[in-house]
Amino acid sequence: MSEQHRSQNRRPRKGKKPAKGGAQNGSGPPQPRDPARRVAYDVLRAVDQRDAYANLLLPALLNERGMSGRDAALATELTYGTLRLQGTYDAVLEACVDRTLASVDTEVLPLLRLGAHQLLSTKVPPHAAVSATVNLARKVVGHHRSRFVNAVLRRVSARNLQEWTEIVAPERERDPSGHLSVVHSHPRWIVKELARALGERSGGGLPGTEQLLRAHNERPRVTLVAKPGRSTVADLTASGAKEGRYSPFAAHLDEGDPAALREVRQNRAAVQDEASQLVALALSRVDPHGQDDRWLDMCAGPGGKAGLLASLAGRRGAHLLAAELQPARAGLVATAVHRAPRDAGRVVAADGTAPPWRPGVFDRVLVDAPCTGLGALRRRPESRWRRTPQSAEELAPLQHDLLVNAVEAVRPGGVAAYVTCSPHVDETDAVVRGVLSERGDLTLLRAADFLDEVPDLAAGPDGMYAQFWPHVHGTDAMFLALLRRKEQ
Ligand SMILES: C[S@@+](CC[C@H](N)C(=O)[O-])C[C@H]1O[C@@H](n2cnc3c(N)ncnc32)[C@H](O)[C@@H]1O
Repeated sequence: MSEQHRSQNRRPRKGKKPAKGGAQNGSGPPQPRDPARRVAYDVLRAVDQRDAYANLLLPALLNERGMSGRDAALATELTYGTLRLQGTYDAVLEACVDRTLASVDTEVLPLLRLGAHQLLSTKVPPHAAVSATVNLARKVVGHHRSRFVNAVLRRVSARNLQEWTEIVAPERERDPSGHLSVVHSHPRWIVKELARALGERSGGGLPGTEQLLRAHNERPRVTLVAKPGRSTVADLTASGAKEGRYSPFAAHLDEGDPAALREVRQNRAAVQDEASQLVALALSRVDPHGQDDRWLDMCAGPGGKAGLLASLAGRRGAHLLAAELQPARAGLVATAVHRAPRDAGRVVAADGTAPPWRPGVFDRVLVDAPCTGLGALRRRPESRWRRTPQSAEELAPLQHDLLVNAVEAVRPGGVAAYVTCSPHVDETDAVVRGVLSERGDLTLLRAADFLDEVPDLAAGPDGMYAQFWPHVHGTDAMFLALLRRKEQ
């Protein structure tokens, strides 16, 4: 990182003066002189102003502007680094502007955050961080406002990150959630919900919660799934990946573009978090007490789990029906299940709460419900600022209805898996408990028993659920409950 930054800030060698207004490489439109910071700024602004997704927009802009190698790596670090610690930087900036941060122009705020990130979390020399950001400001918001950026960043540069957080964060003893919220850049309500999901109370200082928040701010490795019957982990490791931690199908890439791997390009492997693989695997491991032909994935888009389930089903001679509400996403599912062994996957665009299939006919059903995504904050750093304390409450009725329809779809003796990529108790235990309390025909299975290879998974009342954690397992915080429909 430091080398990358330094090279960015190195003066051009004598005789290699860049063209005025941007470096030219002979053809094509002029490039900005500092393309990495410009891309980072454009993404941060779009995330803020039009709710863009950084993980979609950043690669698109890098591609559009023909950026790769060092510039692309720097742009990526600046974008994600700024988004991850945005809450901390905002608290610092609040102390450095002579008005409220909310009243700062929306074009200017991303520049302040980008500058704060370079000053407080990278090895870019402070004068270079300020001058590069002010140069960018001059281009994108004009001379007048660039002077404001200069003044604020000079104040920020007077202290390091630790010195700032000691000033701007509430004391930990007095207000543990408030302290962790500022130091680790999460909205306070999310800190509280994560602490609740971990079973921690403020009085204990929230040590586990702090580890989790820290893990959310680390760059996650790219995890791949070798689709069973189509490729193996050995194929992926031969292409430079490292074997996964728990899943028999997982491999990690420390860096680089997954699409560079032949197996990924050929759809024989895909990007998929290890916990996602393992919850699908757990469902496939339950004894369905009888026939094992018909599997259903009720919320399949974009198709990560469906891709794996179709392969697992195909190898056993079973079939998977993958349903997804949104037709465009159903198209992605079709790609994910394409060429599963024995052509085991079928896709339908359908509403799981008003299903077109007959009830009681499936041996295994997965419902990977729409949720707040609080378990995937490592990979979607901006989403923590988008969700509200009401988000989980708003999703609860849909989650309930989907789970009811999932268990209705299962035949007696068969099994349903309820999965969320969120550990929020209102989306996990509360939903499962609600459905169990309404019906007498379900037995909750001990989910962690089906994933013996993963330590410290059992969670919830009597340890009946499985809960993955980024700081414990290095995965997303995925939740799994397994419910068997009772035989008469
Ligand atoms: C958490 S995502 C599923 C992720 C997917 N299982 C995977 O591994 O790639 C939830 C999906 O449910 C879909 N969905 C939302 N409401 C639905 C409904 N009523 N019926 C079916 N699918 C629905 C969403 O469009 C979204 O694609």
